Amino acid sequence: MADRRYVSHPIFLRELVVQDSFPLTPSMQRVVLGGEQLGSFDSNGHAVEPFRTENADDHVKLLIPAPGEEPPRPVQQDGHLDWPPGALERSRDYTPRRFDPVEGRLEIDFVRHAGGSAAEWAVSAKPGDRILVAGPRGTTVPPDDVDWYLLIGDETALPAIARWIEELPAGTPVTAIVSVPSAADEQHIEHHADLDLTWIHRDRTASDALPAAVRAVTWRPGQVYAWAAGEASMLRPVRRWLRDDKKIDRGHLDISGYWRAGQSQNEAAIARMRLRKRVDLAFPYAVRAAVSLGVAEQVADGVRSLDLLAEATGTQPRGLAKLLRLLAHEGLCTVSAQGDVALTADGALLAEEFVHTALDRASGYARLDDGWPQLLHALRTGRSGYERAVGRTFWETLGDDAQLGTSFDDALAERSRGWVDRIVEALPQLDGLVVDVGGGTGTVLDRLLLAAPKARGILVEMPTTAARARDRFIASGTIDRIEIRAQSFFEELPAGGDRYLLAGVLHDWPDAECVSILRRLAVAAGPAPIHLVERLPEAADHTEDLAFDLQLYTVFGGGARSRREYATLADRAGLRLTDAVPLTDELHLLTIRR
Ligand SMILES: C[S@@+](CC[C@H](N)C(=O)[O-])C[C@H]1O[C@@H](n2cnc3c(N)ncnc32)[C@H](O)[C@@H]1O
Repeated sequence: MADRRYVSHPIFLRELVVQDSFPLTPSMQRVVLGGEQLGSFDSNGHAVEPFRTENADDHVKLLIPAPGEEPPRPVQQDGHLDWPPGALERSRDYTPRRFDPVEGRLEIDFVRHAGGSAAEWAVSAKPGDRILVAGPRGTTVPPDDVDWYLLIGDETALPAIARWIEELPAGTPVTAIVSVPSAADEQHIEHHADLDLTWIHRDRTASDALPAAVRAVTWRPGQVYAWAAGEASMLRPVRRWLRDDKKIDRGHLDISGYWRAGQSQNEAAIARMRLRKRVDLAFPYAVRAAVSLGVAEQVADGVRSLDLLAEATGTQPRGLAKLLRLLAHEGLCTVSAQGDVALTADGALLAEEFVHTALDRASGYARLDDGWPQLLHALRTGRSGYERAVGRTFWETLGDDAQLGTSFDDALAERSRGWVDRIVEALPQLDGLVVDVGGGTGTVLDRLLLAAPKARGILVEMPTTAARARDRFIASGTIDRIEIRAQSFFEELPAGGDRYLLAGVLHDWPDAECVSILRRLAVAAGPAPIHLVERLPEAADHTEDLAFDLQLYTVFGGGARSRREYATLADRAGLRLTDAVPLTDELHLLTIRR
């Protein structure tokens, strides 16, 4: 075995009893725990095994009681715990410093720093106080080809380092570097190892003394196992040195940031949890699946039991049950003990039209999400991540599937309806010929022509969308003044227009394609103005704006561009950006000319 490995254990919850609490050094408080639950017992109908801890960097979770208030209590299940809301936030990880199963004695050392809820609890703990302890849920077993150990850390890592040194077989070569606040915080460690221990006293050394000491270590012969823990930013140069300079492979290197300067343990724990929750993909995918399957509609129609719901949605009951448990946990539905499903008010949203447009696999608009798995490709190349992920362009996807195409065109027409009147106001006394390039199903051109009875229009669009536009023009009576060119805007464009319009087109393309479209326009338009309708990035952009912008970049290599970026694109096409005026809160009308 030439790699460290993690071995999981069933996780058990015990209520332990404080036997003693005393300061070990100025920076460390030792709490001694005992009680019957260090042994085996029964909990919620499950057999709890005796406490065990096998390796020095094991940890347990302590549920820290606040004064006068017990933390929410996890419920023992078969080998795992159900954590009620708020319980994880109250838990802190600690190393079992020493465990004596015969004496029934578990020692835990707490760094005594001000403001830490665990430290405050430890310092004021009295014999007879009780605390809930979960785990260890597993243990990291070092590889068995190790010739010597290099252990590095600050006082938060000291319990593990001291335990390690104490427990290693006689004569094992160990080099340890421990940073503590001052000389008084050094600890006596009983051991039989071949130990080279350096203490760093932070009150008397430079802030980079620990990484400097690590770089100065006399390298011992043979295979090293390096373990480091403590403040995260202090460990960064240590990690770089051990990994990149000393070339220690992953299997022999274990580095964990236990805490972060400027952030309390509590804040750090909450920040970690928040990040984990934000990046987790399960819930976003689960909601999309539920919307695509029409789960909310079925439940609203009275299909309540799991089996009937599985039948109605064409799914496997076992999988559907898992999906519903997660949705229930996140507050979108409830599942009764009998397995009957009901929607919450939030869950009822899943049946609404706008949710289907955004999330249903049957909606073209929702397919924009298929670009995300190749965000990295888009970032590295500036090209479409969607094309890389799906194997064809987004527009090809829509062109090949009438349902996706129609739903996308409809969603877009809906969006354009929000600003189409602004463009009529921005381009008054319109007559002559308007050429709308990439004009979708004609929402904008139709509205312009209805407002300007003498104007005529040409719509340039891909064939399937162009056909849908024709229906609109027929219905509104503008068809006689409109010519539809079912063609790509990468081909020669109709010349002789009095104005050219590209609404929300350039944000769908990388720079090179934008320039190529603009060059064709320059030829066709001659002296006529070319109007772009686009969103410029703003300092006040909301999360949704920023997320959608990144999505457009991922899917198309496009996205919002600044006024300056549009000026550069125009320049590259031999044109000039002459004007940029706000059209709505979100959109600008930019004018480009020869
Ligand atoms: C974001 S939509 C904008 C539609 C319309 N201008 C609006 O604002 O509602 C972009 C349009 O470009 C069209 N499109 C994509 N590739 C095209 C191409 N090569 N030639 C012509 N149109 C294209 C799409 O079909 C789509 O309707």
